[in-house]
Amino acid sequence: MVKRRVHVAAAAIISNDGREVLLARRPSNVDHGGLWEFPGGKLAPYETGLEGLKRELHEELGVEIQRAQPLIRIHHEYPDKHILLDVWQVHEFTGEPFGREGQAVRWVPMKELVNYPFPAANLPILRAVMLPTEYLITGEEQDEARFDACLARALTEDSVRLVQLRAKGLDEAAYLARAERALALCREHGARLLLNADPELLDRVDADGIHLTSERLGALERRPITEDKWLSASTHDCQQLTQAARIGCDFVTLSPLRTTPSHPEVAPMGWHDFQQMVERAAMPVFALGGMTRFDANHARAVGAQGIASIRDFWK
Ligand SMILES: Nc1nc2c([nH]c(=O)n2[C@@H]2O[C@H](COP(=O)(O)OP(=O)(O)OP(=O)(O)O)[C@@H](O)[C@H]2O)c(=O)[nH]1
Ligand SMILES: [Mg+2]
Repeated sequence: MVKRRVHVAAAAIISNDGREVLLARRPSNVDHGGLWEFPGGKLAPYETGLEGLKRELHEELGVEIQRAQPLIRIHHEYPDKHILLDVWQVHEFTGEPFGREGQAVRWVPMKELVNYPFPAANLPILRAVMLPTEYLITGEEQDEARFDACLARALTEDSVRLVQLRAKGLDEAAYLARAERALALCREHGARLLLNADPELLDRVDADGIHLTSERLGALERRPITEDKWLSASTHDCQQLTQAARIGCDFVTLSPLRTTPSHPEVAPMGWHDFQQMVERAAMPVFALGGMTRFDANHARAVGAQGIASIRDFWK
């Protein structure tokens, strides 16, 4: 049997305070009936993703989209069809959403999303909805007071909400001490902290997750930490992206997009190759390598979650 290919546009409509997302429940008599979903539906043959999304949200919820941005694209294989889920983050809309087709519609707090039953293709969407567009990687810093000042500045002035503690120069004791202080600072600002370290360190510091170097990623057979923590990894090619998916990473960085002073010897992949790899990644991808916040919109436009950077945030 030749499987149908179905292109679906769906919306992550996030409340103004960023705390809730709008879900709809699929009627019990259709495909994946009774499960929750991001509102949307199949594109007509003549429609672009955004055109289809506008039509579907009008039909299903009675709202008009004013401003939307790509969030993530997922290719998923169901037993009877290939599906491309083209998910948009809706920033502005008019009208009061309600279930025009009789379906239940509900604003759901981000923290409760994990308790809702979704179709199998949706896991990467949940991750993308919960992640910010910027991922700060801490700079190599000798002085602890300066480290604290740089991190505090990025959390307050740049409103960074996702931090990777990278400190290759520190021994374990010094790393743990820095991690405790970084965690306290991150908690104060509602930011998440991932340790770029041996996954076992999570038993000693109650951080939000682990970031794997590509070397650690390559050595793992399975996910090294529980599902309630975040797992990210550094990747540089398709093979590493596949490995990240295999062990159940929640998201990755993909680099180097541009040449950087820190890795002058590595050839940059550029936007075109980056986009091709992101399209197949099936999880949120942060562009890394010479990126600044001014690249975030472009990164989104080619399918990435956003940008990761040391230099743009570490001042
Ligand atoms: N809208 C939406 N569809 C999803 C999600 N996840 C997911 O696997 N799908 C699948 O994508 C397809 C979307 O089709 P749909 O039933 O919404 O299409 P539609 O609104 O055009 O309905 P219609 O074909 O009955 O007119 C379904 O097979 C559905 O199960 C999701 O989060 N939102
Ligand atoms: Mg629909």
